[in-house]
Amino acid sequence: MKQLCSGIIFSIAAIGLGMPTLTYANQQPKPNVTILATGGTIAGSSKSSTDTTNYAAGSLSIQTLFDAVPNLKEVANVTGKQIANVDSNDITADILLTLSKTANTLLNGDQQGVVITHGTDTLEETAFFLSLTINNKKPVVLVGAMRPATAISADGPMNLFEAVTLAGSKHAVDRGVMVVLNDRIASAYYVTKTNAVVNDTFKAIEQGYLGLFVNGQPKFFYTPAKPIGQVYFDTSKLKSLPRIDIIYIHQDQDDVLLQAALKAGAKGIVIDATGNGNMPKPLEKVVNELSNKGIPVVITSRTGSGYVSDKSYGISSGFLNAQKSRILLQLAIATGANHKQITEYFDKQR
Ligand SMILES: NC(=O)C[C@H](N)C(=O)O
Repeated sequence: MKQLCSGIIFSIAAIGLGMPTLTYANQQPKPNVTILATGGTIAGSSKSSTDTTNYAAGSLSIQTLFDAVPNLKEVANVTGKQIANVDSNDITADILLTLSKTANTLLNGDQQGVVITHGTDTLEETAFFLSLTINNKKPVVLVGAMRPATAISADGPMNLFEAVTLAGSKHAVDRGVMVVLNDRIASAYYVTKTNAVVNDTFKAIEQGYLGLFVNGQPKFFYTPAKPIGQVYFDTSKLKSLPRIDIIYIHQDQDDVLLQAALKAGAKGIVIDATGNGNMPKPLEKVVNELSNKGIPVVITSRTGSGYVSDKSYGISSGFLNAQKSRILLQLAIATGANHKQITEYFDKQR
């Protein structure tokens, strides 16, 4: 279908998951950028323009996001694909695999960059997953918003404009998968959501930002540098990801939840431990028993930052938090790694 809208020509066609594709045709030589839309608050709407917590995430279409930012056509030839339209808490392994495969195909073709619109709650998990599964120097940029599109001073339109600009920028090449929110450019590998409500929520406390936006232009602080321990997994033949559960440690804890997770089919466990990877003594013993049976148990820190060093139990995660360790463990198991190889993947993070 072709139609005219605000002087821009676009077409709508069906794609993979039965969602629409939309293309803004443009006369001038501009970078080709595809936006893969998945929902989130950036596509959220509320009855009240001041309500920033009680709203429906993933309720506006990619078309509505485009219409809110007519300037997009000035910086790129933008194509949009609606991959999903959900709150990011409902992002599934299927959606992750679809995003990875679609982005790889687009970047191996004529697209200079890919933008993924996403809810912020689990954005870092998708961003980390893509940073482990896209082996291409072209930019991949994840973007979201903290205020729904219907709010006064919604942050989504500017965030989207900056994400598309970044994905089409030659300065963004070979910087890994990136996250853009609130004018800041962060590495997907390190960044995490640190605040439940404010706009300035994505931070990498130790590693810092890669750069920021000034007057719509990306300014980078560093020449491209690879994260330590960067590994790649080929998702092209993957159809599913194994169940991995995260267990949160507290005082006086036994192994009931851990055993329940295994009974439910978990192929590995992430233990979000205290301090730099500590837990009650009886649990240490259980972790060692599981390791002897070949079940990987990765130890992270519930403090939210810092480092988990070598322990006499489990596999230490180094700098990776629990949710990112879960993704790495899923990919390692899905691609057939044994206990020794899994340990090596995590050793590389340290
Ligand atoms: N700011 C947001 O996008 C939060 C929303 N619950 C989501 O992750 O989809």
